[in-house]
Amino acid sequence: MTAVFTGVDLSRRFGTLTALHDVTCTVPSDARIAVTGPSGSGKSTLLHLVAGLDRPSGGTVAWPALAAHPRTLPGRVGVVFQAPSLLDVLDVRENVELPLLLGGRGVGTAADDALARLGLEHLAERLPHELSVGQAQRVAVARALAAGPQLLIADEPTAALDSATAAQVVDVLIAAADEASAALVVATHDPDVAGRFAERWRMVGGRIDRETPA
Ligand SMILES: Nc1ncnc2c1ncn2[C@@H]1O[C@H](COP(=O)(O)OP(=O)(O)OP(=O)(O)O)[C@@H](O)[C@H]1O
Repeated sequence: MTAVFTGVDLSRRFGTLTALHDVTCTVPSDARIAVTGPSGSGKSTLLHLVAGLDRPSGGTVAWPALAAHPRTLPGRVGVVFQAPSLLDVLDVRENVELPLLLGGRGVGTAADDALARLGLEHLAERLPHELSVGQAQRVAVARALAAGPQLLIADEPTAALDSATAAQVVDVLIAAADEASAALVVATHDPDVAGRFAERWRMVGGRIDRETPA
């Protein structure tokens, strides 16, 4: 199966600090991977490289199954962050449409389809401050899905949520990845969330110490 991402000997330095050391990893196109590890171990740094949001200081990155140059990745890679990061002045539908518009793509029904997939169509005209934290995070998942990504990346998507809502958001991420046949990579501190994923990469000091075989 062609990988959606391959990284070989990746390092990332910030000034004198080396946040990632010689990481080699592959994300298969049907991946369900949890990235765990203590604060500061390099989870976000690695996810940003996988998402094409940042470039390595050393090593090589490629997205074989996406046949994409990093500049064209936004349509193929959906990203969910710790906070929903919705724009306050836009309603839910407009927030979900925004990446499509910024990417120069037609919107069509993509935003409404993504909202419907997450059971959020009734919230389409609400403003972000009218949502619960869990609803807002599900809208952020819909926004990540709207462009039909083949790789879905979530960086601590449940950190701000209680455990019941966190479980719901993980359900939604897994179901969305299943439905879109997308790879899913989730960074998390939460052992319950990590336990939902067959493959786990534990990061320690900027290196992957695999808990489960790749
Ligand atoms: N833009 C940056 N500039 C300087 N240092 C950075 C930057 N981004 C990350 N770092 C440092 O790199 C290291 C790894 O950070 P990273 O955010 O990847 O860890 P993490 O495992 O995701 O942590 P957390 O669980 O707290 O989110 C940390 O020491 C962090 O301070």
